[in-house]
Amino acid sequence: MTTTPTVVRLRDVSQRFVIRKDKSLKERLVNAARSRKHREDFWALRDVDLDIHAGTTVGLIGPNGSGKSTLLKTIGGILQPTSGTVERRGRLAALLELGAGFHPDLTGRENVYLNASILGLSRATTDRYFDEIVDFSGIEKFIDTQVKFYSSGMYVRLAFAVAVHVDPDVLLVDEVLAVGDEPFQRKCLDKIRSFQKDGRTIVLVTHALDQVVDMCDRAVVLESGRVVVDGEPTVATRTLRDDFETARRAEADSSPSASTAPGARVLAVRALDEDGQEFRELSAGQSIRVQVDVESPAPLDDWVLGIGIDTPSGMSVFGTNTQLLGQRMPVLRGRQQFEIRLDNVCLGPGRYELHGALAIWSGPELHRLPQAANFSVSNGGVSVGLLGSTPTLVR
Ligand SMILES: Nc1ncnc2c1ncn2[C@@H]1O[C@H](COP(=O)(O)OP(=O)(O)OP(=O)(O)O)[C@@H](O)[C@H]1O
Repeated sequence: MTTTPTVVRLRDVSQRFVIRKDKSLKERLVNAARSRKHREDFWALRDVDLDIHAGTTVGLIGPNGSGKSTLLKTIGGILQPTSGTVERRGRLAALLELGAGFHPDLTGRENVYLNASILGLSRATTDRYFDEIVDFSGIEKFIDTQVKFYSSGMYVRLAFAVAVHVDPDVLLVDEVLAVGDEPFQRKCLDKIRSFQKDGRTIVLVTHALDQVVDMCDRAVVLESGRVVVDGEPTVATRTLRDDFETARRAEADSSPSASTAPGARVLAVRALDEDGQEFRELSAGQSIRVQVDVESPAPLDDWVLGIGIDTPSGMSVFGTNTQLLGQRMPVLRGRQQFEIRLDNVCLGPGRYELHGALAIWSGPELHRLPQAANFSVSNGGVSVGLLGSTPTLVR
């Protein structure tokens, strides 16, 4: 349990938007006298309770349109909730979607001053930080250009530079960082890490799930405006990946190719050692015999068998399939067993999971069995990371 004070507290927060839709031509003809638009309520957030503790880094994740940016804006006070309460403490700086925060007709310089004053900085303090802000942004050549002529990357560079230089207690970052080039993204991540060391609070919206596992203390998964998981980043990203997988499978099931192979599926995956025994602990350089049971009620031609190794958060570490191996599989009828041998497996210490999959040659995946088997790798604590190796200090 975190015992640090709460800097943001949301209770029962819902956010409704009114969407105006153009009526169809038919509707317009039938109801000619009425307006051409009709209104529809849309709930972008529903009954959200959230406590964010000082000094923590929280990732907001979820599918497109699930309400992440809306939640971030509600936390930041840019949006007032339709119902519920939001309390915040301390100075809050937000880097939101492109276009928010800067005035297009003002120059970069004018926007820096305007933004800093909105965030509560005096002119004298901004004067003191100004060179550092411009230096961090790397766009000094354009600082006296109106921001409407900025590229998205230039815009984000300046916005991020302002946000991190106003000494915020809480930093809110929407996924806009992704539009910066790689060196700038790295610079931002370094800055975020130094903020974490300073004990500041960060709320991050992102689609980079591995980054969430890497950087966040906690992750909140939103789906259709509701919080579905709030907890350990590995658990949250796993849940989200599983939900993506379920959605993908439902889509594949309704695709025309699925009807050519109804019920084709992976039944089981086993990790065997060289003697054909199932194992739980892998030693460096060992081979793995991955045994897969598959089934197709109707004869299935031109199919591909795939296997993979993943981390518990669902990150893919290794994957192969019979198409990559250039091997055509025999027609699959009923239940059959296949084996793919992986030689010289060198994984870093940790837990790993195996999945099996069945696909159409150059076509969609028909079925995947995730987390079908698991094993762990230990190396006496001499290294960390996904790659397995035996390090030695030579001189
Ligand atoms: N001002 C608005 N008026 C009407 N609908 C809105 C408004 N802002 C957001 N929405 C709708 O609310 C839903 C949630 O949007 P939001 O931007 O919060 O999603 P998101 O999870 O950040 O998505 P993405 O991953 O695509 O950025 C979407 O369906 C969006 O169309």
